[in-house]
Amino acid sequence: MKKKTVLAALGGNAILQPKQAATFENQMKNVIESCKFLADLVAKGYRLVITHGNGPQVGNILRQNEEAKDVIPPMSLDVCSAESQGFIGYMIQQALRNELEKIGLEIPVASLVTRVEVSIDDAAFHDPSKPIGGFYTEQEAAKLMIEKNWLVKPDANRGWRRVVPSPKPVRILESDSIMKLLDNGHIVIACGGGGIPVVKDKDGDGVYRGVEAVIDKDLSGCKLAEQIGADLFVILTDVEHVFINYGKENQMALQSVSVGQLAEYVQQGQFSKGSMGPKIEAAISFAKTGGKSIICALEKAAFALQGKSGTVVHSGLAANHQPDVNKGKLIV
Ligand SMILES: Nc1ncnc2c1ncn2[C@@H]1O[C@H](COP(=O)(O)OP(=O)(O)O)[C@@H](O)[C@H]1O
Ligand SMILES: NC(=O)OP(=O)(O)O
Repeated sequence: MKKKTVLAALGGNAILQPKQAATFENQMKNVIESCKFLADLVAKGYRLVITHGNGPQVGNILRQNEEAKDVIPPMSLDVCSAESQGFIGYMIQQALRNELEKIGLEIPVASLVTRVEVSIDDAAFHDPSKPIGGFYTEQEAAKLMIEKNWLVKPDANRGWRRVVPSPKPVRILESDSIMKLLDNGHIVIACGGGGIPVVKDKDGDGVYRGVEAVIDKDLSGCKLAEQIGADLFVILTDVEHVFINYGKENQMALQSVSVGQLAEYVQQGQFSKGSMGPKIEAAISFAKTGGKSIICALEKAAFALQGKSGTVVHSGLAANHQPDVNKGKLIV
């Protein structure tokens, strides 16, 4: 039987938690923990493509460039994104390979620098919304806005953060190479940090050029899942389920939900814009192409694939669709 392909999107907490110092050691420690769960998926027989966030890292790399500008020419944000793909890809590659070897699996793991086409006409270029770098208090934020000319906004009640434009992904440019690596038995880390945003020059000679933005990794992950024909898109985060009335007394975990139902919850404003919102948007978009997604806690990933945890988002089109949850039956 052909192995099923899982596209796993690693949330920010899997690499660096908001209150941790952004040292290499802290990040590597978190990645090693995360890779135990990813290795488990591979041991269960899935073909695996991994994507990951880069918000804290790309913000820090950009700031390093800006602070050192009098000594070394600073790099633009697209170059910083490429650097963050190499940095985080290296950590995952190292940790996952070590975990796999521990359980006797000799599977190559490759990170691919990935470009993602966006539209230069995307309204997001005029309304920066993607938080990057560290967290600040309101007072610190006000100072940074004046001293460094940053745009700083509140980030989902977790503090204030610098924001940059976040256009929608249109096309993953390296998807053929990703497929070839997968077909040759590799685990592939791709589209890290949502991918390096590039646009095709309409007026010039039609070549691609990088643009200063950071794409949402869940939205790019969904596009990648579509382009490589993944059987399942798994969004790994720090909550076990998607909830309605989240954080309130009457909160309720969703176990299996159709796109139609989810769209109603979106209308009701159930999902915060900067956190659960993009995950829901990505899951809806993948379901509209016939794909199935799971949003679940990283440490419950293997359970979620057995229908014992997480929230399954499905198209709702199959007449006999049964919620697969809590039956121990494989989701794909
Ligand atoms: N309706 C909801 N159900 C579950 N979590 C929600 C909901 N609305 C907002 N959240 C928040 O979304 C967070 C996950 O998003 P985020 O922190 O951006 O994830 P990651 O960094 O893992 O990609 C959860 O920790 C939770 O606080
Ligand atoms: N690029 C991106 O979505 O990163 P975070 O998940 O870290 O915000």
